[in-house]
Amino acid sequence: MAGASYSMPASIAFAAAMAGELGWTPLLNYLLTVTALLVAFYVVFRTGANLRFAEPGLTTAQVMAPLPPGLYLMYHVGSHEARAAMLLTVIVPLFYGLLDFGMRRFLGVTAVYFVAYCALFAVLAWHQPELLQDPDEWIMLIALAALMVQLGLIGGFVSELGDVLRRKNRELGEALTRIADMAVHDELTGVYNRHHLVDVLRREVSRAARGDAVFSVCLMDLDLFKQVNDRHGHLVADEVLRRCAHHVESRIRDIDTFGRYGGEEFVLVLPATGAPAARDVAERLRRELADLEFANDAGERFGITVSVGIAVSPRSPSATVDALLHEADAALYDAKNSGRNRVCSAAVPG
Ligand SMILES: Nc1nc2c(ncn2[C@@H]2O[C@H](COP(=O)(O)OP(=O)(O)OP(=O)(O)O)[C@@H](O)[C@H]2O)c(=O)[nH]1
Repeated sequence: MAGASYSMPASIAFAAAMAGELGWTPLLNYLLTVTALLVAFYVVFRTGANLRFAEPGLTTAQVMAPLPPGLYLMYHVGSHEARAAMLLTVIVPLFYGLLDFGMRRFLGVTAVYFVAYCALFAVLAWHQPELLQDPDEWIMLIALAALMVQLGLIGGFVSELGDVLRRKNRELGEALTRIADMAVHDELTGVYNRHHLVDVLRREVSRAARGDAVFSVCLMDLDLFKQVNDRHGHLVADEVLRRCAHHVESRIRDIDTFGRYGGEEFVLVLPATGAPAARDVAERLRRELADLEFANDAGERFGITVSVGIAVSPRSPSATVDALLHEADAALYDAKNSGRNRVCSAAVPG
């Protein structure tokens, strides 16, 4: 932005110097000043010092910085035609503020530009009182005032539009995050959903197929959950599901994945875990869940138990998620059939 803000006044100033309208010394001073400003902005951005400011893009500074050197050029230029041409280029940086500034700041910066030019005109008129008699000077001042008002209104409108766009963009970003979150989480319990579990299982199956590591799957099913619903009501049963899910989620490693597979059935994926360790984990969780205490609306206390079926991934390229879950399900079936509240493992693959 900064480079573009200086190149136009610089080229007009150069043309004015060639035409004898501007001395070479003011031109040189201008070029040195804007070079110093450009280097300063470059260093600030390059070193990341801009991040310490409330406005890291430094738009206000970048819009304001070309004004003093521009006024300096206009002060030294000979004819008011050349000054008018420079004035047009000096106000160009204002456009860079259109999208970044809010309405108030844009109007404020526009006002500063206008007041600065009025000050320049006053100084010029002090040294050359005949300027006050020159209708062209007044026309230029009035034209600038009208231009600034127009620019202020357009700028304010665009700024507001920018605000709306930024807000909509933020809302869209938040909505996307929510949707992405909903896509992988179970609505009732907040733990991962079946869709995500299957994704994780697919990843683990292909990793195990490459021979990287074995992993285990625990299929956990709340025992006699129909009775919980029938005796204590759907809402209390929902709360049981939530608490059990949160308990397990809080008691596993970061690398493990736990989620609700459906109904009262949960899946725990244990990467880099063989059958004995998976069994230990499942046993511990089974005991802890059996120790949880729940209460219905009448204050009656009750507990629940879970049955768990464990399957360990085979190191085989032909292994599939379905086959693994089928094994875990068969082990869970054994656990249910042998009295519930227990952990059963599928036969360990060779
Ligand atoms: N409150 C509530 N109940 C659910 C939900 N999902 C499934 N259930 C209930 O869970 C019960 C599962 O019952 P069954 O499949 O017969 O199994 P069970 O009673 O747990 O018996 P076993 O699995 O053999 O120990 C059914 O009554 C379902 O209505 C849910 O999101 N909320």
